Amino acid sequence: MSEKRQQHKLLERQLMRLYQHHGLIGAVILVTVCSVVTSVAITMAVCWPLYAGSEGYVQGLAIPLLLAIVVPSICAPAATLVLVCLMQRLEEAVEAATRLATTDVLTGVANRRGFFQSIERLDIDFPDATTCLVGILDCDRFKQLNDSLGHAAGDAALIELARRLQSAVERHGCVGRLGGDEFGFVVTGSDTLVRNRECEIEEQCQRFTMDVPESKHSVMLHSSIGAVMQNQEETIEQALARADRQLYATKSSNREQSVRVAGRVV
Ligand SMILES: Nc1nc2c(ncn2[C@@H]2O[C@H](COP(=O)(O)OP(=O)(O)OP(=O)(O)O)[C@@H](O)[C@H]2O)c(=O)[nH]1
Repeated sequence: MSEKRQQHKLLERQLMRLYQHHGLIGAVILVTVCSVVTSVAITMAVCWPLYAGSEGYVQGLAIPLLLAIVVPSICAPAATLVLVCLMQRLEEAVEAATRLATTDVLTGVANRRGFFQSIERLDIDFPDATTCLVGILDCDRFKQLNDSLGHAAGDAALIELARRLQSAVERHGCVGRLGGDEFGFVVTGSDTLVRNRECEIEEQCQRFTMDVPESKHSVMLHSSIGAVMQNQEETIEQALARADRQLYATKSSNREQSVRVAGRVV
């Protein structure tokens, strides 16, 4: 994100906070005034006929009227504040639930749902982008890694792959785990930026060695990537389908490659 964009976001957030703060004060005043007026009106409607015409009706009305002003003046702001706090809690809970529903638990990147939601927001999040790279990345012979070194090693490999992909894409698009050992990514921005990120993704993710946790093994992982530049006349989903076809073409040619564990083919 450019510095200017970051400044805009910061300003936007500060304005929102200011608005929320003033909105809260406004709401408290409005609710209090409305409560007092309603309460006085009801008291007058009920008490006036009781005391009207009788001697000392002014003194008779004084206490109910005082209560009609004091009670809502204390209760209305308190009730409004409690209600606002509850609404904020609810908002936070909804946010947390949304985050859970759109995040992949293992790798921490977006899950399939989160990835497609981010794709829908790309035009809003990156209004100045001119180029869009859409891709799918799939680990080669991942089942073999699971079978030979165990599921925990497979999990560690997926976490590392997701971390590398996310760090290569940075904030210039979105990354998501589509399922199993398959990840989707979109990079958007200027032509040069997208080309640079594409090289970075290949460099970081196509082939890398990692230590297997709680084992003396290090493992070399290979991934196949299908990536295409989105055409003007196609949607991102259509570009993804094209990337998927390219991935399987690449995969076939990568079949020769093997996962190597400490120099030994597994
Ligand atoms: N460790 C681990 N394995 C997973 C997870 N999700 C899916 N898998 C495994 O990933 C493997 C994917 O297998 P395949 O789709 O055949 O992929 P592959 O072995 O890489 O085969 P190619 O893509 O053809 O090279 C399966 O064995 C799944 O059990 C997970 O969260 N953790």
